[in-house]
Amino acid sequence: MTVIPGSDGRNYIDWIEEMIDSINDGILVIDVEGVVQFVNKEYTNITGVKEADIVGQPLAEVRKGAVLPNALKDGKRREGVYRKEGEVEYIIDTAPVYKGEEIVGAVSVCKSLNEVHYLTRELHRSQERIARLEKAVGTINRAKYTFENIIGREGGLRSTIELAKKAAHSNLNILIQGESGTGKELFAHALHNESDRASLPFIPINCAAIPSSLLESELFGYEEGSFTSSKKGGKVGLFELADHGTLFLDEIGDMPYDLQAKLLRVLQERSVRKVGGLMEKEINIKIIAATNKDLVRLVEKDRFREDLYYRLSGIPISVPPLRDRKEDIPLYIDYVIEKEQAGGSAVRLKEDVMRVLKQYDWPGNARELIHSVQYALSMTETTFIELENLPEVIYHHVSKTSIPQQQTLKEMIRNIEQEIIWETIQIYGDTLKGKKKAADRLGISLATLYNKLEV
Ligand SMILES: Nc1ncnc2c1ncn2[C@@H]1O[C@H](COP(=O)(O)OP(=O)(O)OP(=O)(O)O)[C@@H](O)[C@H]1O
Repeated sequence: MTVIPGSDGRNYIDWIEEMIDSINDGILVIDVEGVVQFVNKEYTNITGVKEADIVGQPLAEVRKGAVLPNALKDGKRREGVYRKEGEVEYIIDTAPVYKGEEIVGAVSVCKSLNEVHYLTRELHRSQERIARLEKAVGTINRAKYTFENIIGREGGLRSTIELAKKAAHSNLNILIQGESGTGKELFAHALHNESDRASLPFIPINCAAIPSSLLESELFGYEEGSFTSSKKGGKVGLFELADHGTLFLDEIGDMPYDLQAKLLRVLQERSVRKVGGLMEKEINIKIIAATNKDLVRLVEKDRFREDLYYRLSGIPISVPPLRDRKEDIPLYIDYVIEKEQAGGSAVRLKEDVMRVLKQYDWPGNARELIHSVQYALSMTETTFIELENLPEVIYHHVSKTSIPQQQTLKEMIRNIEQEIIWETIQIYGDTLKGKKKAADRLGISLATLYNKLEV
C-alpha cells in the first residue's frame, strides 16, 4: 500500500483498508504510472467494476475516458466532474498525491448520482412540505380586513386612511392611537394587507389579555426544559412566527415595564433569543402597535419606557372618535342593516331615532354604534326602528338630555304615513311591481310613494 504514506505495520494497513472500505464514497488510487493500486468497496458498488478486473491494470485502458490520469500530468485537483458509463452516473473529485515535491500517484473520490438524485428528490419533497406548511401558517394568520372595510370618511378619517396607506408601504414601525372601538385593529389588518407583506403572516397579540408571566414566552418562545411547565420540544415565539410578516401588538400600553426593555432590544437588534436559549435568530418583521391609552402620559408617569415609545411611533396614526364625525353615522346604520337583513325586507329608522343617534356622544365609538343598531334590529317587530328599540343606555341618555322628544304634527303625520306605506309594501312585496300595487291600493302615485318614504 504505497498510497498510505507513513504506514508500515501490516495490521495498521488492514485497519486503514477497512476504514476506507466503510466510507460511503467510492475511492480509486493510481500510482505514478497510472496503474490502479486500490479501489474500495463503494467504488465497485457504484461502477459495477470488479476489484480483480481493475487493480493492477492501467486505468486509462480499463476505464476509457478516465480523468484521473490527468492529475498525474498537470498536478491539478478537479472537483465535481460528471461521468457516465452505461446506466451509471457519478460525480468525481480528483487530486494528485504528493510525497514531498514529487507526484507519487493520484486519488479520485466518486459519489453515485443515484444517491444524489435520491437526496435531491428528498430535498424537493421537504421543500414542498415546508412551502405547504408556510402557506397553511400564512392562511391561518391572514389579516382579514382592507381599507375598503373601513366605514366613514368624515372628521379627519379620510386623511387618517390616506396617511395609513402611505405608512403601509414604509418599513417604519407604526403606532395606532385612538379611543376604544374606533377601529384600530381594523386599521392594523388593513395596513398589513396594503403592504408588500400581505401574503405573509399577520400575527396579532393582545398584550392586555395575556398574563404578564406568560407574555414573554408567547413573544419570544422557549427552549425545551427552560422551566418546569415548558412543553416538550420548546415553543416557537410570535416574533419568529411573524418573520417576514407583521406583528400586531394590541394594547401595547399594558405591556409590563420589564418586558418593554426586552421588546426594545428586539426592535433595535432585529433579532430574538428564545427564553432559555443561547442562539440569536435574525428576524425581519414589521411592528404595528395600538393602544387606547395616552402613551405620553404613561411615559410621564414612568409606566411606559420613553425610548420604546419613540421606537414604536415611527409613523403615529391617530384614529378620530365617532363623536367628531357624526356625519358618518348613517353609513354604519346602512352597513349593519344590509348585513343583518340580507335578503330580507329593508328596515328603516324613524326620523327621531336618527336625530337621537346623532345627538349621542358614542363613548364606545363605532363598536357601540354597530352593536346598538344590531340590538335595535333584533328588538323591533316591525319594519321600523323606533326610539324604544334602542339600547337602554342610549334611550335613557336621550330622555335625560334636552333633545326635544315632542314631534311636530307634521313629523307625526309623516311617521304614520311612512308606517302605513311600509306595511302595505310588505303585503305586495318590496319590488317595483309591489310598490306600484301598494301605491294603487293607497290611492297615490308611485312618485308620491317614493317621496313620502324619503327619510
Ligand atoms: N371605521 C370602521 N368601519 C367599520 N367597522 C368598524 C370601524 N371602526 C370600528 N369598527 C368595528 O367596530 C369593532 C371594534 O373595532 P376595533 O376592534 O378595530 O376597535 P379598536 O379601536 O381596536 O378597539 P379597542 O381599543 O377596544 O381594542 C369591530 O367590530 C370593527 O369591525
